[in-house]
Amino acid sequence: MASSSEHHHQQRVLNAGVLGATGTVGQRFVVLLAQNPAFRIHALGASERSAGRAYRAAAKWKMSEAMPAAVADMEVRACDPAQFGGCDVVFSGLDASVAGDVERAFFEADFAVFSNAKNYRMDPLVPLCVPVVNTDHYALLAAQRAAKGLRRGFIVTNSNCSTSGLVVPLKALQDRFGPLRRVVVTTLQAISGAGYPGVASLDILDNIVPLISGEEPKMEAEVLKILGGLRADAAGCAPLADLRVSATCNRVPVVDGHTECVSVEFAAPAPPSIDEIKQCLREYTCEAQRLGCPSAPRQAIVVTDDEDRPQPRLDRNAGGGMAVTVGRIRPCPVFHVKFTLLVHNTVLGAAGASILNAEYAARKGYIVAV
Ligand SMILES: NC(=O)C1=CN([C@@H]2O[C@H](COP(=O)(O)OP(=O)(O)OC[C@H]3O[C@@H](n4cnc5c(N)ncnc54)[C@H](OP(=O)(O)O)[C@@H]3O)[C@@H](O)[C@H]2O)C=CC1
Ligand SMILES: N[C@@H](CC(=O)OP(=O)(O)O)C(=O)O
Repeated sequence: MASSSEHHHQQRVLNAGVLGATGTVGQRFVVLLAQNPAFRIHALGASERSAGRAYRAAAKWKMSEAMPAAVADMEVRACDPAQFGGCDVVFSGLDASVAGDVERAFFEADFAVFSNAKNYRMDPLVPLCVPVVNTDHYALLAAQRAAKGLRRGFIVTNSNCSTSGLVVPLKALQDRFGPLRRVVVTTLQAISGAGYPGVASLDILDNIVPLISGEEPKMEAEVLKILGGLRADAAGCAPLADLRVSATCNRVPVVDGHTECVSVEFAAPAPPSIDEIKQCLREYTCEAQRLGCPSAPRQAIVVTDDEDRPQPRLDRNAGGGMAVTVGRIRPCPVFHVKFTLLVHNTVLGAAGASILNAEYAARKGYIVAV
């Protein structure tokens, strides 16, 4: 479905709407979009509690960057498609309790929707897209539009934030060394992953909480969809059937950046060496980089040989938060290899991924002018 007018789409500044603009992911969208020359923030939406108020008053601003001047006095709108006319793309950082209905209203009203919420991730006609991994899943959009009778509208989702870090090195290994058989992952997830106000300080300070409700089954299922392919007619997904994933998720007292301890078994009986694995991860590239999308990291996977890295405070902003840092790559006495990775949960894990998804979609001609 790539259009011959890719160049034209690439040049046009896109009007962006942000749903859930006052929340943790929404604020990250606002910061990233304000510094991205490919987008202009056109409309901000949130709940009825915020609608009608100036953004500076409605958002409890938690970003370390200043609130962009261009949005401070914008009036927050209700999340109603009728109030988002003129938006070429709509980004959603909506709470999952409302995202299902609100996002459906937007794509059925023919908006191009890029969502962070879990509601549509496992729909077989919806690309669950980590933009440095599986942009080939955009081929589903033709069938999605046909099924809904849409001309411009569609929905593309991001993965869960922990999933987004995990699949990047797994994709590199799968592409180079063939199928994986088993993956065991233990996460150490930042507080910002729970949104605002999130976990009570008395629960998380001086503590670790060994439960993030619903997180483990989401990770286990999403990895199979993302690393899988599409049906031959591109009218549905074909998740991996032979990979088994086990996830254990913990909340730790870190503000931003999810750390994950990963063990991998390859299907091939003779596994690659540790040096071959490091080289494979260093050399990994993706289509969004090749297309020159502005938010694509120069290096998708940063491999560190420092024995005590990655660390959230030191490494979460690698590649502007769009790179995954992988360290402690060593043999595993149970599986074949184990390593520790770090992903910025609100950048590659959320808003940054949506924005790169939209840059990719624009370059490939999927975004139809209003
Ligand atoms: N935080 C992270 O690292 C990640 C989050 N996600 C997902 O992204 C989404 C947003 O998460 P997060 O930013 O952390 O959550 P927050 O709780 O911080 O923000 C939620 C947003 O949803 C809005 N909202 C709530 N109820 C309604 C409603 N009835 N109608 C319209 N808007 C409403 C809020 O507006 P108001 O201020 O007016 O209440 C706010 O803007 C969730 O689905 C989450 O699962 C995905 C990956 C990572
Ligand atoms: N649950 C994740 C963030 C999140 O909201 O994920 P999801 O969109 O899959 O519910 C965390 O707490 O770190």
